[in-house]
Amino acid sequence: MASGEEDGAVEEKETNNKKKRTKSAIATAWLTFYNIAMTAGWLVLALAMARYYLQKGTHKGVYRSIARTLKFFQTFAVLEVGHCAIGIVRTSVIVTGVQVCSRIFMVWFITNSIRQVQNQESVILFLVVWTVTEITRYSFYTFKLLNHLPYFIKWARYNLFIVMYPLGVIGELMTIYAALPYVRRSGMYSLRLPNKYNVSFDYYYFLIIVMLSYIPLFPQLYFHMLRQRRRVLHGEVIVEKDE
Ligand SMILES: CCCCCCCCCCCCC[C@@H](O)CC(=O)SCCNC(=O)CCNC(=O)[C@H](O)C(C)(C)COP(=O)(O)OP(=O)(O)OC[C@H]1O[C@@H](n2cnc3c(N)ncnc32)[C@H](O)[C@@H]1OP(=O)(O)O
Repeated sequence: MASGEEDGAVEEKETNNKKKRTKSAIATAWLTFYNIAMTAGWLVLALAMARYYLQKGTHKGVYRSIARTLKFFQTFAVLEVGHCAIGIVRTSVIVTGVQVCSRIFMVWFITNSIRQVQNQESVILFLVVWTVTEITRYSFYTFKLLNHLPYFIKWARYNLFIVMYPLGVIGELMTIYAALPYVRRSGMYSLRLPNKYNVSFDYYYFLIIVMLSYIPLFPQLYFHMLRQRRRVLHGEVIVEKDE
């Protein structure tokens, strides 16, 4: 190769490396901001729930008192699907998508829409479980990005889920189950024939399908986390299938 061509190739490589470094610095700065904001959001939720319970002495009304903050921060988590899609975090879009969609569905289309379930104990169960999980998870990412990760946070991130995930699922499924009679009675979000679109949709049966979909989907999330646990805590090399 002539020396001029070699120089050109070296220069191009350097420019590309510089671009990559700038991109990764921007991504790291964004992720640090995002994770700090999410840790703070879930901490605010934890404190608000604890304060409400201590002041009123009942779980009734807890959901109403934190509904706006919960909707905001859980909806904000949609960005996580974007993070995977653009490749700034090494996670499957599908795994993250299923996790985020199921949470957003629970918040907006069950708990927020069906007032009658808001005071169920199962709502408190999944709220407490989500809160503990997310404070741990986002603080784990934050400390990791800052290169100051305390071992107990890493331990909590990759151990608590073993119990928290099933508990969260139980809370979510019990809440959807409790919603069924109200959905059937009210006919909410349903479309009956005849109508001008000539389509029918029954939210009641849709909810039953959602509940059944936990059977194939939840084990995939759980086993994904068990694989992550083995990789991070025990240093196993895991060859992930293309998810
Ligand atoms: C329309 C109707 C839809 C209905 C759908 C019905 C579906 C039903 C099934 C779903 C059941 C879900 C139930 C659920 O809601 C219940 C609960 O959540 S209960 C609470 C307990 N839950 C948990 O503990 C799990 C929490 N969830 C997660 O952890 C994530 O969502 C998950 C995607 C599962 C995590 O997987 P991930 O692959 O991201 O694991 P890691 O944390 O180890 O991360 C991998 C690497 O990526 C880096 N990373 C990821 N995110 C970030 C970030 N925000 N900032 C910086 N870095 C990030 C991470 O550091 C790892 O890096 P490295 O590879 O270097 O180690």
